[in-house]
Amino acid sequence: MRSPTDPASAPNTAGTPLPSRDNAALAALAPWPDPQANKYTRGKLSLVAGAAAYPGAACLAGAAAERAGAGYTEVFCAGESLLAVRSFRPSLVARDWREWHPARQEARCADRTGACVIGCGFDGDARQRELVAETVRAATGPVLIDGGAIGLMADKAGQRLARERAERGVGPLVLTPHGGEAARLARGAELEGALGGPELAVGLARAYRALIVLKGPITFIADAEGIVETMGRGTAALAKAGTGDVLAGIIGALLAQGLAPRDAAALGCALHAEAGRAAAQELTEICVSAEDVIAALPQAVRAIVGAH
Ligand SMILES: NC(=O)C1=CN([C@@H]2O[C@H](COP(=O)(O)OP(=O)(O)OC[C@H]3O[C@@H](n4cnc5c(N)ncnc54)[C@H](O)[C@@H]3O)[C@@H](O)[C@H]2O)[C@@H](O)CC1
Ligand SMILES: Nc1ncnc2c1ncn2[C@@H]1O[C@H](COP(=O)(O)OP(=O)(O)O)[C@@H](O)[C@H]1O
Repeated sequence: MRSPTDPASAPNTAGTPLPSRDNAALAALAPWPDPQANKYTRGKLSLVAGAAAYPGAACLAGAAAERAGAGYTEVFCAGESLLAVRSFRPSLVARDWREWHPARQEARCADRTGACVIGCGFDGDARQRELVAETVRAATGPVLIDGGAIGLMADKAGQRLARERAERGVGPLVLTPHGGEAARLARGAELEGALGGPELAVGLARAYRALIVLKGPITFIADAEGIVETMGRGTAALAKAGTGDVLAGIIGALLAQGLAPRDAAALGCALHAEAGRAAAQELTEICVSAEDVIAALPQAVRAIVGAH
């Protein structure tokens, strides 16, 4: 069922922010598993994340993806990060990122849904630059770029990669910058003027031909057609290291389960914000950390999507 606040049924408002979707519209998107489901049919998420300096980002995004319903979450990380990922959460399938070959990977599971999240815990070395370029070029399913991989896209070469991918018409590209990363993307694409908020999100969406999730106290979700949704139900409790990695894992899991990019972003941001609020309710806005947001995801699912 579509509600009047579901932008999917709204006219193209070209840059005028639309309000957040209501819970009824979001609930209609929930990826409840089919009774006949197996772990592969529920969506496989390939998470390319966790440089030696930042294994925690891979752990957080991977755990959040599992909580958000991905049936199989495979983490491709630096060799030095493997032990941290495996010890943090044994259900994550951890591999060295030298084994990440997006084209080969997808050929093995052409009959299944899936998505790739790349960049949580990247710090921008040459190997990571190659991983990002290869993924944008070769992955045919949805690709979400987050964290340090955003900086690696923030130049003319990155912009060209993104636009060529859009022209090929393969899986969609989603970028989830915070304010600092968005400024880098804007400089890289030589966007004119001091854009902010919704205008910046639309400008980036058009420049990179991608869905942009511009994160902050209010998050703007914009596509290249100029449709912008706002998401303002979060809490300052979320202003803590690692909560962006959690959001990337949630949206990636929803993409892997077959949601369209704008739907995955809208539901993902709403669940993330609601989980932050639920955690703050229990722990105070001061004490919440990214792990607590993951732990509160079941409460957020119940609050927004309801029981099944
Ligand atoms: N436990 C972990 O392993 C963690 C790893 N992380 C990873 O660390 C890497 C670097 O990410 P960072 O964001 O720390 O560093 P970045 O260097 O990408 O961005 C931080 C810079 O951007 C500026 N900035 C401007 N607006 C901002 C905004 N709205 N929010 C945040 N910063 C803003 C800051 O002042 C700062 O100079 C990423 O790959 C990320 O995924 C972080 O997510 C934190 C947790
Ligand atoms: N003051 C705030 N109010 C609501 N949400 C916030 C606030 N500050 C940050 N957030 C949310 O927290 C997350 C932070 O993401 P990010 O900066 O990428 O963190 P990290 O890189 O440490 O993982 C985003 O989803 C953002 O919308």
